[in-house]
Amino acid sequence: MFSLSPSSFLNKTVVPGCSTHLFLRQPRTLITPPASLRVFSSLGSNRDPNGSLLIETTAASSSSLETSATDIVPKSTVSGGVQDVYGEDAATEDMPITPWSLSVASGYTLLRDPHHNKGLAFSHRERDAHYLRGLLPPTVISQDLQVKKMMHTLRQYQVPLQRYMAMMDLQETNERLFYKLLIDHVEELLPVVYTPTVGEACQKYGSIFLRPQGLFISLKEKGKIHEVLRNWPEKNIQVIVVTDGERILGLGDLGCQGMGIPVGKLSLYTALGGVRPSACLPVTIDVGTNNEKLLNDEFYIGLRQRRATGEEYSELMHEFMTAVKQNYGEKVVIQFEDFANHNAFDLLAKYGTTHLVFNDDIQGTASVVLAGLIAALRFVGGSLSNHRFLFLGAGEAGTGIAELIALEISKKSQIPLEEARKNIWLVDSKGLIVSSRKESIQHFKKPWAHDHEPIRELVDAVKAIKPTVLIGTSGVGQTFTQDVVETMAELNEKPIILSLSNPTSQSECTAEQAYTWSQGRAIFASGSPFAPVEYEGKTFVPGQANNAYIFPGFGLGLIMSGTIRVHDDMLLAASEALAEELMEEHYEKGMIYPPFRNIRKISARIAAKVAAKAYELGLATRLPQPKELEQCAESSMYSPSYRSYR
Ligand SMILES: O=C([O-])CC(=O)C(=O)O
Ligand SMILES: [Mg+2]
Repeated sequence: MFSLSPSSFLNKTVVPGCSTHLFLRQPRTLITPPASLRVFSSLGSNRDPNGSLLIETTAASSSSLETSATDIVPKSTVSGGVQDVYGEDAATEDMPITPWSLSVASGYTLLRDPHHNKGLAFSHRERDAHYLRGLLPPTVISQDLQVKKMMHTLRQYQVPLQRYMAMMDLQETNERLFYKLLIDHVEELLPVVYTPTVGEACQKYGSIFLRPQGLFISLKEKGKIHEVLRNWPEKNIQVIVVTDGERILGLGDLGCQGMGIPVGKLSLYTALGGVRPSACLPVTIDVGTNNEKLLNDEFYIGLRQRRATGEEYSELMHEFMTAVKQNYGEKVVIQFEDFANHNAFDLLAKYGTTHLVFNDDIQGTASVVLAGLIAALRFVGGSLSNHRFLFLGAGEAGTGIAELIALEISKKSQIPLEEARKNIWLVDSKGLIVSSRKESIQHFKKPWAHDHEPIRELVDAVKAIKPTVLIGTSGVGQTFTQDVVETMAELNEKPIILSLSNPTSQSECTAEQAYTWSQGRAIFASGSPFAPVEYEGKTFVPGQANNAYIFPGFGLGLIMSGTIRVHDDMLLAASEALAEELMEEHYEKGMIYPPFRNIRKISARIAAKVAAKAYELGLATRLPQPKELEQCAESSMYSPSYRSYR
């Protein structure tokens, strides 16, 4: 069943100047019985499979999938379907449209509607009013007790994947309870719905897949993507996370099964950044996979062919990008996630000037790492320009972080970017990137090809470059060997070591290894979480240098200001906002990131700084600018508390 989003109306005080129509907030009131939106299909029945009456609209004809997109495009509005959500007003009489209709869910259907179901928390009055008598056992419990019960159940599962499946099941049966759980227990549940467990979930997605949680757009949908987007039940989309599954975390090509990533990222958009769930759209582009194991797996859910490349690939992506803008307008955030290097850089460059695009692996990871470094400097003193950086891994994350560090140094020290890059060195699978390799390396590595003799091994590069900061973005586990960490500890009193590859199995070293091999002197953070480590009577708490600190607040900042393009200065603003959240008490424990516990507050502050930068740059369209941006961000956040039904 599809639903409108009265469930996402918020009960918040209105902040003066904070435009509200985007977030559809309403004053506290009993809401209309949950309305459900259904496509009235031409199957000849006016009842859905659950027996609810479907109200027929006067809209013409059934699905227009057979009509090619090019027949439709020239006549459609390009301003996005934000007001004319079903495209009916814009359609001329000869154009086929989808007969969306509204009805009210009640009884059994209401219990099966994840957006409106409250399970045992339906009050007796609601049970009477909504035909629920007898469909539930007599007890009525609070949402808090439901949370307690669910946490108790989850903790019984020993296998992480079972917890993941239980959480997905909850998301599909009672969405508000899912988000309440995730928000109230963020530190415990992040590793379940996100890295590392989501990685395993993607690997096994074909077997655990129960209900589709996003849109699958494959080569078979070529020419029809505009119509396919309209099949998604929600119309007011604000954020899309899209992957083509070619580089899922550090696990490689998982094809169509990469869907777990957009789904997981978007649940963090809601839980950590407060974007309402109905405004989030997970998308997987399926152009095949080069993963032989998956191609031969009988449970694989994607196209069984090798990856389309070149024009075939770009045409599908272009059709998708065009259809998104056409359907949702200019202000929808499109977050690229886990594309392989070659496509990630090209897509960001190609669409950065026409769409509101953000690459989480290049830009989000860069922003979070820069934040950790700025935060660390607040306590150790000095500036970024005093440091020397060495990366293992010269892909999206490595070069993205390197470039943002150089940009910050260049701005702060007022030196040319070229000059700022000179203290930053990268090692890839062939060794140190040096000028003699310039002709043979990919374009995104070229700015880092400095003059030096070739070096093959990481440990030798550490000895030669003498970095103060070592950053792993290689996607390959256990590459920061004892030798490497010990050399860093010989060179530095407080070596900064970041093992960023995900999931845990791909981390360049573990927290325990970093602390032990550096005799407790390393400042360590990792992409996937590690538990605190005891070393010689002291407890070290490793930070999680993961883009989850940045993208939810960053996206919220873009949305609340109606920004139409991402600018690097917004990434710097986000880093600075996050760095300000680190307190001395955290740093004393070895952390360079604040705990995730306060992430909603942190996201609101990041959002406010990003929005302020967007206004300053003239890229914001939501005018006039609200006075209190942070308050505005907080007040527009989705609340997972149940609403009362009249
Ligand atoms: O998903 C994560 O945990 C971080 C990330 O973007 C990646 O590793 O690709
Ligand atoms: Mg990623």
